[in-house]
Amino acid sequence: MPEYKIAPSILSADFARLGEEVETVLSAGADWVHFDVMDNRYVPNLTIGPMVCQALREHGIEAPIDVHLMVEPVDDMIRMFADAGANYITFHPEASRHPDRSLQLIRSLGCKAGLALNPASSLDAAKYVMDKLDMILLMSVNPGFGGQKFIPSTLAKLREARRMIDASGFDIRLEIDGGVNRDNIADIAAAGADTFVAGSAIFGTADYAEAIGALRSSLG
Ligand SMILES: O=C(CO)[C@@H](O)[C@H](O)COP(=O)(O)O
Ligand SMILES: [Fe+2]
Repeated sequence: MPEYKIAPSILSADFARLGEEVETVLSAGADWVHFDVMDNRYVPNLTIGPMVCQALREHGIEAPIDVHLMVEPVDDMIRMFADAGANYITFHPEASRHPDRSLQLIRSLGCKAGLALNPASSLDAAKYVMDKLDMILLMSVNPGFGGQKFIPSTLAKLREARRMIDASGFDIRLEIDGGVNRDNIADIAAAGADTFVAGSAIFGTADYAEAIGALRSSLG
């Protein structure tokens, strides 16, 4: 069985109490912290930057921080988030003029490198950079907002991405992001995902441990 990781998206957390929210969700059994960065240019929303990532580290958060960049351009943000304590840094290929170079930049700064693909984007963007990838993130909603509905065609895309990863022989995680919940996570895992972002399905409930437990038990 793959080593599944559950990564709550802090986009749905209470930003007024962010440190406490992150502590609570990690004690409730989360593996990673999914950190959505939006610039009101690449996506029509604006969220948080490297200072908040650094503040979480200074607050004592030691879990892996999985930074999902929805910004353009990406290279300055990659440098700033690597400095701020990110572990994974994932960007959308169309937001970088030279995605291959941006992937190399992430690894050169000691972080794991990921490529994020929107629902309508082909897997081709990953095809020739498999050797430079630690993660492929498939968006199962259009980027910009939490709380949207999972787009079902992503299941076929996950199966195709899983085949590509297995055929490559590289150690690449396959992350799904958007609309993941206790009712669809088993199908998503069966299609090949091993890393699950969930925002509203966790932070939208009163009991994070129950929510994470339900996601995990659906994984079998
Ligand atoms: O990157 C994004 C949205 O752009 C995600 O990480 C969402 O924040 C996930 O939230 P839910 O769909 O699970 O509520
Ligand atoms: Fe995300």
